Amino acid sequence: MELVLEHIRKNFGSKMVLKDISFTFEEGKIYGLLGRNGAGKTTLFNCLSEEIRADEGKAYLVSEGASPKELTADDVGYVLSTPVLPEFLTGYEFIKFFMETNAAYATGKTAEEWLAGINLDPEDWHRLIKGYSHGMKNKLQMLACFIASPPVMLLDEPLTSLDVVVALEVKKMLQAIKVDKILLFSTHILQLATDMCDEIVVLHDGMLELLDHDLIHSKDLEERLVNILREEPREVNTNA
Ligand SMILES: Nc1ncnc2c1ncn2[C@@H]1O[C@H](COP(=O)(O)OP(=O)(O)OP(=O)(O)O)[C@@H](O)[C@H]1O
Repeated sequence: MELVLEHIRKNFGSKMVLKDISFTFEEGKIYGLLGRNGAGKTTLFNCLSEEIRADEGKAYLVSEGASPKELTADDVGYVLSTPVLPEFLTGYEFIKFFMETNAAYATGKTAEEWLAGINLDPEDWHRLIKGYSHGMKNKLQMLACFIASPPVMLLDEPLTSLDVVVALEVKKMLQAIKVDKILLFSTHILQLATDMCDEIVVLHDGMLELLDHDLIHSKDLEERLVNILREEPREVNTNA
C-alpha cells in the first residue's frame, strides 16, 4: 500500500502554507515530519484527516492489484498534540465505548488488556478523564487510534508529554503496528525522529523533501537539515 499525495495546496487568505505537496509514502514505514514552526505540518495533517479542506490536490491509497482509492477521514487516525477526549467519561468507559463503535476492527482484546497495554494504572481506569494528566490523555487518545487501526496514522508531537517509561512503550507499540500501516510522525526533536523513523521528510517552503536515507544516522544530519530549513522561500507566481 502507498499513500500518494499530488499537488496539495492550501492558502489561508493570502498566506500560502502548502504550495505543492507531492509525495508517496510507503506501507511499513514511520516517516518523521520535520519543519520549522509555522511550516505547515499541522495544516498538512488537517488536510489529510479532512479537518480542513485543501484548496487543490489529491490524496489516495494505492494497494497492489486494486484501483487507487481516494483517501477519506475513515482511513486516517489522527493523534493530536493536545488531546480532545470526552472528559465526562472515565478512561474505561471511553475505551469500552470506542471499542463498541469500532467493532469492525475488533481484535479479540478486552478493554482491560488494551488499557494495561498503555500502562495506565488500574486505579485510574474508573476516574473521569477530566482529572487525567496531559500524558494520560495523550496515551488514551493514542490507544483509541491503535484500536481503530486505520491504514494511515498521523501523530502530531505524540511523545512529547509522555514520561520516559511510557514513551519507550509507545515507541515499541508504534514499531509493532507499523508493519501494515503508514505512519507520519511530526516532531521538533531530531533525536526522536532519527530514533523512531525509517525516513525523514522535511516540510519547507510549502513542499516536502525526502532526506537521503544515509543521512539519518550520519553526523551531518543536523547541519544538512539546518541548511534546508534556512533556505529562503522561492518566489511563486500566484497567477499560475
Ligand atoms: N485556520 C487558520 N487560519 C489562518 N492561518 C492559519 C490557520 N491555521 C494555520 N494557519 C497558519 O498557517 C501556518 C502553518 O501553521 P501550522 O500550524 O500548520 O504549522 P506547524 O508546522 O504545525 O507549526 P508548529 O511546528 O509551530 O506547530 C502558520 O503561519 C499559521 O499561522
